[in-house]
Amino acid sequence: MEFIKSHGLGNDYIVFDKEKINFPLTEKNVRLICDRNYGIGSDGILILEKINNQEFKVRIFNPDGSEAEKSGNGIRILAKYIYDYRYTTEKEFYIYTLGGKVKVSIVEEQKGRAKSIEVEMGKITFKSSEIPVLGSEREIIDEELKINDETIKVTCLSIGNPHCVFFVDEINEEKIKSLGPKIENHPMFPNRINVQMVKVLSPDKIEIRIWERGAGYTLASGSSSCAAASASYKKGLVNNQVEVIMPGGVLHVKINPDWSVNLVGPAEEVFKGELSQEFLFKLKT
Ligand SMILES: N[C@@H](CCC[C@H](N)C(=O)O)C(=O)O
Repeated sequence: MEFIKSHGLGNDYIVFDKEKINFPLTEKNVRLICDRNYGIGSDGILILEKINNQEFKVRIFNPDGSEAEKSGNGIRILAKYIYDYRYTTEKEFYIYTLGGKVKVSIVEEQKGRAKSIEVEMGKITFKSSEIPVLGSEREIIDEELKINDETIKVTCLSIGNPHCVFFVDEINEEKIKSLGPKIENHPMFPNRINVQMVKVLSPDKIEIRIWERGAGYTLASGSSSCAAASASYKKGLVNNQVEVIMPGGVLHVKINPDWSVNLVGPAEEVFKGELSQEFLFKLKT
């Protein structure tokens, strides 16, 4: 059973071809495969399904076994896999996710392999029912959220998957690691939520830290970059083209007048592997 492992700025995913999978995709198996000690280890799993030369489908799993609607790094990684392994020779194609159809373009390649990929990630919504956030229908902009004894102001949105953004004067890694899980699992968010701490550096540049739903602290996140840039733009703090700085590197986000968002960044393959017979046996029993 073959797989590849790639990363987008340190946010790593294992890619399997649906046709070749010979074990059940249960929560237990996803957790085991993503486990960094007992499995391959990753921030998630991508399952590729080919529809035709221009259309593909992906299922995105978090390391806790839950299924995500969208992933910016995951989509770039998958697009690279599709292109590098010649599932298509097109440089532009579509990928269906649970969070909607996205268009990908290979914008830079090296020796026939994709290096930089642009993703039309879909439209942002700040509407509470579409994120979802409990309570009456409203846009969640700078709304107070009580976490134990602390109250923070949050801006929430969906780009297919849900995000909760809060702004700070100084980035604090310990704070995102302690607040992240509390916000992710806050009763206001029935589907849980991804969390971003944002420091605006200039009208074109923000720095963020990420706590991912179902994955925890990660070095980078594509959908989080789109969310953080869009929340900053909505609040009038940045222009519509933003460089998003994360511990793993930089992604470029463009917010269009209809609130559709483009994401550009790299993806890199690390290795190709094969599951051992004994590991496969574990996955089958
Ligand atoms: N790393 C991703 C986001 C993956 C999904 C997320 N954890 C969720 O549950 O929505 C990205 O690059 O966007």
